[in-house]
Amino acid sequence: MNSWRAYTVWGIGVFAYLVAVLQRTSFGVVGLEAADRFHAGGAALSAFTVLQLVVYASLQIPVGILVDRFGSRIMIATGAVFMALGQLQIAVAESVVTGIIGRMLVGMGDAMTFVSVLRLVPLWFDSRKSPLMSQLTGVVGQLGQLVSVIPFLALLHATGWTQAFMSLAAMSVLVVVLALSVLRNSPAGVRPAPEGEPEGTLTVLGAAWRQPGTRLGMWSHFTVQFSGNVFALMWGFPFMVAGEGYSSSSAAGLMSFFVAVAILAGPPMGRFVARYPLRRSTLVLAISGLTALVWIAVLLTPGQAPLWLMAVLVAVLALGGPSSMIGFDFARTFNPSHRLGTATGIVNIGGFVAALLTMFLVGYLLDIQHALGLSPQGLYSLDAFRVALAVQLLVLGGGAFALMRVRRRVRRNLEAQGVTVPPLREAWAAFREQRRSQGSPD
Ligand SMILES: N[C@@H](Cc1c[nH]cn1)C(=O)NCC(=O)O
Repeated sequence: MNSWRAYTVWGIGVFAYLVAVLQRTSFGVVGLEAADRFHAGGAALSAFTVLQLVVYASLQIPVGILVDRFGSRIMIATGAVFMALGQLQIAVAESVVTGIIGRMLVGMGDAMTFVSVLRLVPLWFDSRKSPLMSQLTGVVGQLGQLVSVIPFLALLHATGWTQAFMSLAAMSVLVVVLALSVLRNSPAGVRPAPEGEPEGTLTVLGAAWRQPGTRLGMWSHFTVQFSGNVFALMWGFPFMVAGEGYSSSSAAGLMSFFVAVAILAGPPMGRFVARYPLRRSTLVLAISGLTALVWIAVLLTPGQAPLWLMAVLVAVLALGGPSSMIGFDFARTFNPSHRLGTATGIVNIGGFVAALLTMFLVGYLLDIQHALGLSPQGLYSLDAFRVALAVQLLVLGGGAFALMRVRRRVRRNLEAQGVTVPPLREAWAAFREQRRSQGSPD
């Protein structure tokens, strides 16, 4: 545990995840070139992203079950093979259908990566180190998005579409080689599964789902992550540029700020979770509440929202990524390691289903206002966006309600095991008292 070997294995896992995020986000940054190559309009282009995410989300539970059965090594390598095939397909595709098939292969491989990498953490690191290592996994992985925005885009402009996508395929081939040659599922002598007959698939799935801690993780992930995903993957750019009237370069600057905040917020969040495990859901609810408040402020601001307010919105949305890692921490602490892949898959569905649902609802509300003549200034007018994006408040409210319901169940179970979660006011008073006594000279 915590050895140099653990860091090597984790490093390769994290590299595999970074490459998966690079593959996932590579298409989003080449929108104009893709529109040209595939002769596609906005709806066809969004189908590339939506179908890729649908494949990703729908594979989470099967992948979780497979990871528990076959281990991380083989799943990471298989995921990388699918992503390499997908990017090769994109490299040569010239029609919307063949391009979408490529993106679906990428979504398939991507779906296999994160759950498998996260499963390595508790097997190679002890429970005090695990929250921080999980957060760092998320943080380092997000750098893949920066690789798409900067070097990948530069490569595409320098060498053209086919070469650039073939280079991405080569990155995944490198992951296959590293995973098969160096990565190991667990340290020698550590078995993730208990002795005896292995549990059947349905038993594992049923047990992971019945554990209220898994569902608490799923609703945490659902509530806190989707708004940032909707913004970064689909509606952020059109809202800022066509709705709010920002220039493309200001919008790109705000998007880079989004990635920077998501990366910087990870480690402190990991330390908070390690230190105050009984306050994990409170942090999720606080960030979700803040998200709702900032959206309300932006959507109610008459005319263009000032840059400082947009920056606050982007910063709060960016917190959604690292704080959604708390969902995986619930899966880790409430499930035995031989069910962790399945539980992680269940949790990971939450945020992506919420994001897909909201992406669709926002698009639908924009369309319907336009069709009914309610947005005379255009499909993407600011007033139309105000109504459409407000739907997020319903999704946030629904998620927070479900989270609080299942949290009551989790707390009852903890109580039965002798662990009482004190009310926040009492915990805060105890914390201040402790700080005071640490500060006093005696
Ligand atoms: N919460 C994200 C990852 C993350 C961490 N920090 C910022 N984002 C997540 O759910 N990831 C799943 C995946 O496949 O990327």
